[in-house]
Amino acid sequence: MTTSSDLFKRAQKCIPGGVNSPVRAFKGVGGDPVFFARGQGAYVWDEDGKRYIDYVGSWGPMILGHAHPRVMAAVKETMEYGLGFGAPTRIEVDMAELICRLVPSIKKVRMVSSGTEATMSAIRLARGFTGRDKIIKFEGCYHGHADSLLVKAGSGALTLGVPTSPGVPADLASHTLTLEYNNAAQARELFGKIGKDIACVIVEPVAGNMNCVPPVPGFLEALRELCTQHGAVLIFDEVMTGFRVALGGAQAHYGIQPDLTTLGKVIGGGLPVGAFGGRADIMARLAPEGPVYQAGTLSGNPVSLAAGMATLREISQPGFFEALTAKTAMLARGLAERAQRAGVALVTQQVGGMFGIFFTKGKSVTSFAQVMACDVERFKKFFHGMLREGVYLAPSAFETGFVSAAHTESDIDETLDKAEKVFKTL
Ligand SMILES: Cc1ncc(COP(=O)(O)O)c(C=O)c1O
Ligand SMILES: N[C@H](C=O)CCC(=O)O
Repeated sequence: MTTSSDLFKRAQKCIPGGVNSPVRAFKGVGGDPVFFARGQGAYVWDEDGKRYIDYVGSWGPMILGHAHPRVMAAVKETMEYGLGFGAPTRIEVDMAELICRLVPSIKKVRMVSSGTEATMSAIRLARGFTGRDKIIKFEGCYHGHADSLLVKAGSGALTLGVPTSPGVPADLASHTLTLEYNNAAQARELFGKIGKDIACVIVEPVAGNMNCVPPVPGFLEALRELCTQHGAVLIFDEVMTGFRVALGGAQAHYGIQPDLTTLGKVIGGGLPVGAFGGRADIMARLAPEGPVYQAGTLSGNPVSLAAGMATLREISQPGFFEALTAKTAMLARGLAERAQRAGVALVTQQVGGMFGIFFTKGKSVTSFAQVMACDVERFKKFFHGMLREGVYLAPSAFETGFVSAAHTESDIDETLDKAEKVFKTL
C-alpha cells in the first residue's frame, strides 16, 4: 500500500473516478494513479517521497521544469498586488504585445482561462465570421472538451474508448466533419463537394493527443490552400505545440500561416490560461468590437500571465529551442536504439520538445490507423516498468511526451539505461 493508493481510495468517494481530469486516472495503463506532492526542475516526488524523472510536465506547460525560480518569483511578486480585478491590467497588454510579436500571424489576441475555452471560442468566431456551420476536424486530434469538438477525439476520450462523448447533441455533432489526419486527398474531396458550407478547419499542426504524429509534407500546406480557396478559416490549435516545438510554434516550424491560432499550456507557465488570436478582420468580429460573444470572469488573470510572461522571456533566449530539440532528439533516438538492442519493435518520433513512443514495427507512424494498430499491452508493461524505475511517462499510449529545459543529458542517460532494463523484460 502506498499513500497514493490511500488517497485514491478517498478521492474516489468524493471525486468522479477520483480525478479532476480523466487522463490522470491510469485507466489507459491500469493500476492506481500516483499522487504528487512536489516538483523541482525535471523531477516530481510522490506522496511517499519517491522521485521520478518527469516527462509529462503537467501535460506540456512546464517547459522550464517545475518551480523555475524566475517563474516562481514573478508569481509571488504579482500576487502581492492582488489576485485579479475583473478589469483591464497592464500585464494583459504586455502579454498580448508579446504574443503578437512572437507569432506574427496573430494580429490581435484574446486571453481566456483554458485551452478548451480557446478552441471553443475560435470555432464560434469562425462560424460567426463566415456565416457557415460545418467544421472539419481530424480523427485522433483533441481540442478540449467543447461539444462541437468531442467528436472522434483523441487524448482521454480515446484512451477511455469514448471518442464521441454521450451528451453531445446529434444535431450539433452532425456539423463536425471528421477526416483522417495527414490525408490531404480526403480533405480536397470534401472541400470539392461542400466547400461553401465549411466555416473552418481545426487541426493540431503536430498531433499530440494520439501519441506524437507530425504532419507529413504537404498536409498542412493543402489545408492552407483549401481554406483560402473556399473562404474557410484555418485554425491551428497550438495549445500544445505553441511555444513548445519552436518559439513561433508549429506555424513557424513548418512555415505556414493559419488564420486563427489557439494557445494554452506554456503561455500560463503552469497556471490556468488559454488564448486565441489571428487575422485582424476576423478578430474584429469578436465582442465588444463585433457581435460574436465571448467572455470570462477570470480571463487574463494577472498571476497566470505573470507566470506565462516569465516563461516566455526564458524561452526567448537565443539557443533555447535548439538545446531543447537536441535533448528531445537524444531521448527519442536513444529509446529507439535501446529497444532495438533488446529486440523490441519500437518507433519513436519527435518535434521540438515533444516526443512519441510507439510499440510497432516500421520506420514512422503517420496515421490514426497506425496509432491504433500499436501494441498497447506492451506500452502498459513498459509504462509500469518505467514507473517502478522512477520515470514518469504519460499514463496512456495515446499521449505525447514532453522534455523540459531542466532535463540534463545525465537525466536522459539515466532514463535510457532504465528503459533498456525495462525493454529486456517485455
Ligand atoms: C491541442 C489541444 N487543444 C486543446 C486542449 C484543451 O486544453 P485544456 O485542457 O487547457 O482545456 C488540449 C489539452 O488538453 C490540447 O492538447
Ligand atoms: N492530452 C491532454 C492535453 O493535452 C491531457 C490533459 C488533460 O486532458 O487532462
